[in-house]
Amino acid sequence: MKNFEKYRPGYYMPPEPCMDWVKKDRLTEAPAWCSVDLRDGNQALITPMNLEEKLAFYRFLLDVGFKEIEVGFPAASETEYEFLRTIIEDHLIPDDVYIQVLTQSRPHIIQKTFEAIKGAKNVVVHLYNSTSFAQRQQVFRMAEDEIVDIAVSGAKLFNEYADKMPETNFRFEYSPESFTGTEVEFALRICNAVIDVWQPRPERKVIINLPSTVEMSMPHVYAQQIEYMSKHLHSRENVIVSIHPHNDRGTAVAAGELALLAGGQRIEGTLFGNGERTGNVDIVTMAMNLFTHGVDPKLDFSDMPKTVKFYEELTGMSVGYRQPYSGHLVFAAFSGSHQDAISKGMKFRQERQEPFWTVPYLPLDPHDVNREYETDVIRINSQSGKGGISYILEHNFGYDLPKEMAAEVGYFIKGISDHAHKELTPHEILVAFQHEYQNKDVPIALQDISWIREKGSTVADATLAIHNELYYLSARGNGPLDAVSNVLKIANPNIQYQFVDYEEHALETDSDSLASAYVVIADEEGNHYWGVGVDSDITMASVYALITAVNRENKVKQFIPTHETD
Ligand SMILES: CC(=O)SCCNC(=O)CCNC(=O)[C@H](O)C(C)(C)COP(=O)(O)OP(=O)(O)OC[C@H]1O[C@@H](n2cnc3c(N)ncnc32)[C@H](O)[C@@H]1OP(=O)(O)O
Ligand SMILES: CC(C)C(=O)C(=O)O
Ligand SMILES: [Mg+2]
Repeated sequence: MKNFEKYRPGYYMPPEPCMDWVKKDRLTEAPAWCSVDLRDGNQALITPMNLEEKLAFYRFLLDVGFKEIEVGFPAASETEYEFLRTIIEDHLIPDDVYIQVLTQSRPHIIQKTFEAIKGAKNVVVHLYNSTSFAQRQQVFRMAEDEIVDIAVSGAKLFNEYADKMPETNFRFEYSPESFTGTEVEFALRICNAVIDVWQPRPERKVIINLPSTVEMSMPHVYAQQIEYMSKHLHSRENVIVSIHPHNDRGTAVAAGELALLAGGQRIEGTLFGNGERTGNVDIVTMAMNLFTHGVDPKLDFSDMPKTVKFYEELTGMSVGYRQPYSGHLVFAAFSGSHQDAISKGMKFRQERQEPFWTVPYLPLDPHDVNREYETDVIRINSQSGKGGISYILEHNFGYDLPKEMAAEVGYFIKGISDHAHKELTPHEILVAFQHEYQNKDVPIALQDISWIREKGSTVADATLAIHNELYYLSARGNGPLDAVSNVLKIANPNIQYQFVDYEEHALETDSDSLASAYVVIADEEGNHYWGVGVDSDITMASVYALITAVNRENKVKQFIPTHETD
């Protein structure tokens, strides 16, 4: 690819090594979550949400369990302002929830922002200005001191407005926007200048939010930047270090997690990572990553399909098929070896009553997010194997195939998928399986049969239709199946086979109690032919299984009836 020389990394390392976070291997508790769906997510939509949509989304975020929600940029538009007034005047903000509003550091915008929040009980007012080298040079064309002045003058105005609104619990937040493109010492300087103006105390902590407004580095660089800031911020015990990752390099989640190890206490992000350009950090993934490490994420995504549907309807965006935890295909195993391991893992789990989830290839129990084993996990195409196909036949339809038969059925079914060049649904698998293996009555159909026990053996009187002609045959055997086998051999000397094996089990269906029998016979060359019989009577099931196996053998040999009786 041409033009790579045009680019170079745009981030800054902290002035000292900051690698304490490396020693930690995991997160042990949930951070404070702040949803910025209604602001950062909303400002990135092709059509930002209208009032009703924002209200619906807001209610949904409350249901998920967010205690801090950036509800908008009140100075941006009438809708944003109206939304705030509605949730305040209609008392839609629970007492334990902080709404958050964003403002540039410009007097008229700050004024409008404080007007918009009048009457609210708990509010985070969020001030930002750009601090990066590029923005100072190109956008603001200002020296560092002037950029610090923008932040400090805004911070002072915050104090003035807040003093006039004693009924509101304020928490102030400052973001050195474009932090990742800012020299870390300068970011520290400007944050400390704002902290000094706000004078945080235990009952009124300040949030310092360190955004990767544009993600510019590998996640470990961001972690070092955060650790440096966390170690050197003024009044650190009264400062909440907040992380706001974007996903330009596709590593927002990793960056967010490492930043939490490095001293971050709070995360700003969105559901499914909606947001500017490649999006904000995906809070669903971050929360579920904690969950699958056995940590309570304090957010509820137990109905993921509903969350996805809701999000897609309100934002007009779509959740990718492979989006972690939420995508349509994230539990799907098409490939044979994965299916085999999953179905064995599930069986192991059932047998052992395992307390911990350890099923191979599935980092999460689909049931924990309201997904189904039957439809979401084992999916059948030409990459599938006997384990998966047997799993579908067993879990969806109750067939417990003998091991040897499962191998043959596996190749048969995947062959159909291969030729049709498509995935097969469980129903299509059932139809193909039954059509090929179950109760086959061509060329031999059993029309009627009766048995009697006589002198220690069984005599079967059978009416067979062979190529649509009726035969009345009688034969003796050491049991019903053996007697029927002898009837078939009398019917035609071409019918030559060895009886190899037989299995049966009850077949659980919704309405009937049925039995399923499996018979395998071998021809002179040793080729095996399987047949399945299903009937409410177990003996009849075995007879149908045998006739099916014989009929399947005769698919490859021309069947010419030679013997008739009546
Ligand atoms: C990374 C982020 O997501 S930051 C949030 C971004 N979100 C949004 O911008 C959505 C909402 N914004 C808006 O609706 C509008 O931008 C408004 C209403 C806030 C302001 O509108 P306008 O004043 O018309 O335009 P605009 O935002 O382009 O203002 C640019 C001016 O503000 C200055 N400015 C931009 N951001 C800031 C800031 N945070 N603090 C102080 N000044 C700022 C610019 O330097 C520029 O100054 P200039 O007029 O001297 O050239
Ligand atoms: C307003 C700030 C925090 C922001 O959204 C960003 O820098 O990405
Ligand atoms: Mg952002």
